[in-house]
Amino acid sequence: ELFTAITDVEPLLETHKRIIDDLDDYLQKEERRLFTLKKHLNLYKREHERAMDDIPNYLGNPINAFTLIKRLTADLDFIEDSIKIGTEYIKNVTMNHVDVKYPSLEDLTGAAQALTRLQETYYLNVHDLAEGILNGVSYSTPMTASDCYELGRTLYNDKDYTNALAWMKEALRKYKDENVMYPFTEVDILEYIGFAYYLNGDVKTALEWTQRLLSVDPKHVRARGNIPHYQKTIAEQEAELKKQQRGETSDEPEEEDGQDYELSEYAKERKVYESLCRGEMEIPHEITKRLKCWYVTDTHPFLKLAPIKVEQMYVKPDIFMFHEVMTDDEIEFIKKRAKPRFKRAVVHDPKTGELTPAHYRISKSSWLRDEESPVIARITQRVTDMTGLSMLHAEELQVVNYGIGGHYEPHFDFARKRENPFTKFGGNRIATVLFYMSDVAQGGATVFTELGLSLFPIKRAAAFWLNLHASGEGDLATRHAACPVLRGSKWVSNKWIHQGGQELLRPCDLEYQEEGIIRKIPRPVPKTSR
Ligand SMILES: O=C(O)CCC(=O)C(=O)O
Ligand SMILES: [Fe+2]
Repeated sequence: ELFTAITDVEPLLETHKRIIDDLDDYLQKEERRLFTLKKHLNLYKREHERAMDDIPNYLGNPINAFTLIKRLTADLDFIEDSIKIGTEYIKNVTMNHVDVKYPSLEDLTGAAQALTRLQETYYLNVHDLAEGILNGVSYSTPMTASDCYELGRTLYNDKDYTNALAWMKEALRKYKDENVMYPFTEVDILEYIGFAYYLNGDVKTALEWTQRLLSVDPKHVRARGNIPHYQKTIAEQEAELKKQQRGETSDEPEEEDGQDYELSEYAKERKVYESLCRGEMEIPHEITKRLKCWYVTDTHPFLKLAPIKVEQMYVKPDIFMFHEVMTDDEIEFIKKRAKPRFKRAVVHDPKTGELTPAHYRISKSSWLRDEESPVIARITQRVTDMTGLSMLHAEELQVVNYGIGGHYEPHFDFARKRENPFTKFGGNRIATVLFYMSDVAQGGATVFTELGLSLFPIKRAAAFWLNLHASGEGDLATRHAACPVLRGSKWVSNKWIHQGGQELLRPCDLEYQEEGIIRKIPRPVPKTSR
């Protein structure tokens, strides 16, 4: 779970440094040892040449005779010991300190999944990524054949054969260029590629790659065993296809069931989500022409001197951005307080009623209470100044950090009926204030999938919207998500405000929402007596 936030990856740099020191020390010793061995080798070679030039003359010299014998006795012992020491060094370099953190194989899988998520969301090209290029500019050190191979292998083991294939092909290309000794060979890469094609259902291509493998290693046992199996499968598939073409198939066409429908709705939303993350969608002119900016000066006397800058980002539902509502000092204070209490973010599982980590929400978070510091209490007061809402039943401040690939898929902040309706907090979450505590170098937008709106994080600003209609019904148009972080680290904090305490500030209206349509219930018209 190390990969869920940048703060958790930081300690790995200490581990990394330890490995550097160990390896450095080992190599220095090794280099000295090898330097000495090489000197011996050169001496042996030189003396051998001289001897071969004129053997009787060479051996007729008693000094030469002596040194020859010495080279084959004492010197040889030294050389043998020196070689043995080499293996001892290797044994002594543990690289396995107990006082620093080591990532696990699960972490490797998590990091590979994050990379895949970024690649898919932001249309990253595997070849460019392998070269360390992002959108035409340098992004990282180019990856080696081994980097690509390990990534491919991790994805293969995670059953993501399509992405495994892309990385294995990069590994193959690089392997041929690099000419470095690796614990795997070209044949291993070819085997992964062949098998990944097979498991992806493309048996023909699997057969082609397996044949290519056999051209490199004709004795490869597994590959030779797979060939007849692939050929048989292809023949069967072709026969089945012919049967279908002749209309002999008895298979009923698959019926569309509810599950398929839900799946395609999910896929549609996903498309919108990803395109919003890439910043591709523009909000319609009817909306933009109604957007304004203004100053809030009347909710607190201080605001006369330092008004809050408000920018309207959307109309109906109204979404606002408040600018410069946290100071850098406050942000640093909050981060420092939140970090030691960070836990992997959990979501409410409606089936079991339990809080569990989920692949669709990857971040670390913790909660800060007003009572623990005047700084936190001041932020809560500011939320009232910004929104005019009561903090009587607001939740504590939730601080969130997303690492690379960290995200939160489309969701509502309010609880739907079948979920826990936050009764203990005085009603449902009427409003959200989302403070941005960092800029994000690339990615990490907050996006509204029903509105086509992307908010890119601006440090010290806060987004604000109401989650409920005036009737108290959840506003389905507020569905939103946090896009994966492509570069940098994203810090936000949430202040969720509940219905309790707002009765006089925001009177309920007789409207409700059903299937996304807002229906107004006409208020009884008071009889006017003139
Ligand atoms: O981080 C973001 O941009 C949005 C976070 C969010 O929607 C949430 O935590 O409920
Ligand atoms: Fe949210």
